[in-house]
Amino acid sequence: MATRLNAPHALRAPTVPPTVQVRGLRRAFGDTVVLDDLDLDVAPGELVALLGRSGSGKSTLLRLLAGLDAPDAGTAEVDGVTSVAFQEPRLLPWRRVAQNVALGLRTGSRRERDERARQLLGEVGLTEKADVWPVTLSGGQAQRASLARALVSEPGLLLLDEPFSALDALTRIEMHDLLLRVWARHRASVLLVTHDVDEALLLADRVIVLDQGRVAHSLRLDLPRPRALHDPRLVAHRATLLDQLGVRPSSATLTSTAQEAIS
Ligand SMILES: Nc1ncnc2c1ncn2[C@@H]1O[C@H](COP(=O)(O)OP(=O)(O)OP(=O)(O)O)[C@@H](O)[C@H]1O
Repeated sequence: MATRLNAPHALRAPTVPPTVQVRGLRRAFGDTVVLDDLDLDVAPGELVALLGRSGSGKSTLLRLLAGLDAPDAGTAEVDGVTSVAFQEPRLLPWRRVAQNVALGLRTGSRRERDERARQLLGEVGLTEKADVWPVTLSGGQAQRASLARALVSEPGLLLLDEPFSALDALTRIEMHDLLLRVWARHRASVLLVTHDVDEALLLADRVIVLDQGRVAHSLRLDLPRPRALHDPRLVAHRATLLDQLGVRPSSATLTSTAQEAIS
């Protein structure tokens, strides 16, 4: 039977301060205002998907939260350790897989770090690959290793920038399942940037649509996991999100249930 994964934050008191608190955030590059007076909270243990058209500022927001860039105005406060994983796994080719994962750790002896790295590789199903070179991994395996490296430091916040978009459809389904399992286990807050509306619907507690540097729409999904895309509630939410993104799908691209939900 499939495991039911529910949001860990649902168990916590509502008074717990947010893991991410963004207020009045502004970032411009020359005349291009990318983020404009943006406000955003992510609760402890919440999995938030960030959708938006290309160029809407998703990666810029992630970079600011990761401390890789500085805002022009406003604040982006993050409580606890932050880890980032990108679309491309960014493993160092001259280090073996376990050594790459251990790079996510700053404390402990070499042996302790190696043990912890192998433990995480076990969690993501890569025990057998600990001592190989990254170049020998498949795309999905490399992304698993990247996830292990992001998790090894037990971050309070995991920032994922389109981590599955380069993977084939079947591997992506496996990675969704893996992400939900490690998220439930580690209880980190997750901010997942994605172009894929269905990915957001399957995974997130909340979906945020970014448009012209602001939150254009925020959709809470109080639905148990695993979720099925043909669930009428998700079909209806899908239509809302596509509408918010300014996508007007032709009838050929919609399932019959989706058409029913929209009509
Ligand atoms: N360092 C930079 N210098 C100049 N312009 C930048 C810089 N970084 C981002 N931009 C611009 O900011 C805008 C938003 O970029 P960003 O990468 O945040 O968008 P995005 O929503 O992540 O896009 P995509 O979905 O295509 O990845 C774009 O117009 C981009 O050209």
